[in-house]
Amino acid sequence: MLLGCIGDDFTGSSDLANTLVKGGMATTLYSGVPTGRAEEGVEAAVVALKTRSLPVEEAVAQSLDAMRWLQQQGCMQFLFKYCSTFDSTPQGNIGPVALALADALSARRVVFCPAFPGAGRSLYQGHLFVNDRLLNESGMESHPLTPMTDPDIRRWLQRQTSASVGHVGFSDVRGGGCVIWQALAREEEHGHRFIVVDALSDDDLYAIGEAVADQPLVTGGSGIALGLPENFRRKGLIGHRRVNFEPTEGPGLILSGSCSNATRGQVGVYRIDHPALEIEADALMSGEMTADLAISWIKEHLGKEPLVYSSANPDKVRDAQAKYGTEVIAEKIEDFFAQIAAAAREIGITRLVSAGGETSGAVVKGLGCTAMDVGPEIAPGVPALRLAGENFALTLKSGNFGTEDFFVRALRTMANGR
Ligand SMILES: Nc1ncnc2c1ncn2[C@@H]1O[C@H](COP(=O)(O)OP(=O)(O)O)[C@@H](O)[C@H]1O
Ligand SMILES: O=C(O)[C@@H](O)C(=O)COP(=O)(O)O
Repeated sequence: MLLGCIGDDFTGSSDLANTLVKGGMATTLYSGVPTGRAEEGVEAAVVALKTRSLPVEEAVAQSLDAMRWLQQQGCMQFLFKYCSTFDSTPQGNIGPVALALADALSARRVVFCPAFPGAGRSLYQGHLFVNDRLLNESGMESHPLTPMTDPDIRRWLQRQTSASVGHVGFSDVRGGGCVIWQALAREEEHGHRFIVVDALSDDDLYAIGEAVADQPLVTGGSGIALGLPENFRRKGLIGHRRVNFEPTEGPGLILSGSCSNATRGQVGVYRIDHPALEIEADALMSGEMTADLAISWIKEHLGKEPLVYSSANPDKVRDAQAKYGTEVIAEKIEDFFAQIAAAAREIGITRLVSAGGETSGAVVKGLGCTAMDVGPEIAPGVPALRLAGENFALTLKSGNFGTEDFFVRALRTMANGR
C-alpha cells in the first residue's frame, strides 16, 4: 500500500476514492479503521471516519488510529481529506487533526487545499468560493452542524490551531510544480507549518500534487489527490488500473438527511414521480414516526424506488435545533436512518442511495459493512460503490453534489454500471 488516506466523513471519503480510482490507483474504501491486514494489491486505502462533528479529542484519537493502521500496511504518504467547503467549527476538527497527524509523521510543512474545481469550489487569495459565491454566501453559512461564516480559510484555520498558518497564492501556483515547491519552502522558512494553497483549476491541483510528492502529509478536498497517482507512477510503483464494477439490479431506496441546497432541490424533483416520506423532527421526537413505521412504508412501496427524507430548509432546521438541541436532533435523525439501512437488506433492497455526509456515516454503520469497491462516477465526486463480496450497491452523495436528477442517475448507474 502506497497512499494512506483518512477521510473525516463518508461521502467525502467516497469522493476521494473516486478521484484515486480515476487516477488509476487500485483503491479500497474502508468503513472505519479495519482490523487485520488489507487484502493484496491495494495501492491506496481510504479509511472513512465520521469525525467531522465529533469532539476534538475523539476526532484526533480516531484519526491517529487510522494513520497507524495505514502505516502498518506500508503507506509512504498520508492524506487527510476534509470537505471542499472546509466544514468545521472555530474549534476544529481540521486544525487539531492535521496537527496531530503532522506531529506523528514529523511533517514540517503541511499543505491545506480544499479546492475542487470540478464541483465549483475554488480557492483564490486564501478565500474559498462555491461557484461565483464566497463560501459564507453559498448556503454553507446555514449548515446544521458546521455553519461556515468566514470565507478566509487562512483565518478560519488559524482559529483552530497553534501552528502558524501561511499562504501560497495564485501568482505562485500558476508557475507550476517547481515554483510551488519553492513557495512552500519559503513559507516554511518564515515559520509557517500549515500552508493554505490557492487553486482555481484541475491543472493547478496537478501542479500542487507534483510539488508535494516528497511530503509525508497532505490535506485537502478530493482535488488535492488529483496529482498524487502520477508521483507514484513516475517512480514505477503503480501501473494503470481500470474500474472494475459489477452492476446490481433489484429494489432501490433513497435516504436523505442532507439539508444542503443541492439535496433539497434533488428531493423536490424526485418526489414529483416517486413515493416520498418526509420525516419531521417533531414526529420523530414525539414517537409519532419511528424507524419501524418507515420500514413498513418502504415495504409497501418496494420496487417503486421510494424516498425517505428529513431534508428541510434552514428555518425548519433552526426551529428543530432550538427546540430539541442541535446534537440531540442530529443524533435522533442519524439513528433513524441507521436503523432503516440495517433493515434495508433484510427487506430485499439491493441499491441504496444516501444523501449527506453525517447521514451516510450513519447509513454505512447501519449496513455494517467494512470495505467497499469503487465503481463508475455518477456525478463529479460521487462514485457508485459495491459492498465488497456482496450483491449490494451503494451511493454516498455529498450534500451539495449532483444535478437535480441525481437520484435517478445514481439508481441507473448502479443497475447498469455506466
Ligand atoms: N429536519 C432536520 N432538522 C434538523 N436537523 C436535521 C434535519 N434533517 C437532517 N438533520 C441533520 O443535519 C445533518 C446534515 O448533515 P449531513 O448528513 O452531513 O448533510 P450534508 O452532507 O448536507 O452536510 C445531519 O446530522 C442530520 O441528522
Ligand atoms: O469535499 C467535498 O465537498 C465532499 O467530498 C465532502 O466531504 C462533502 O461532505 P458533505 O457535504 O457533508 O456530504
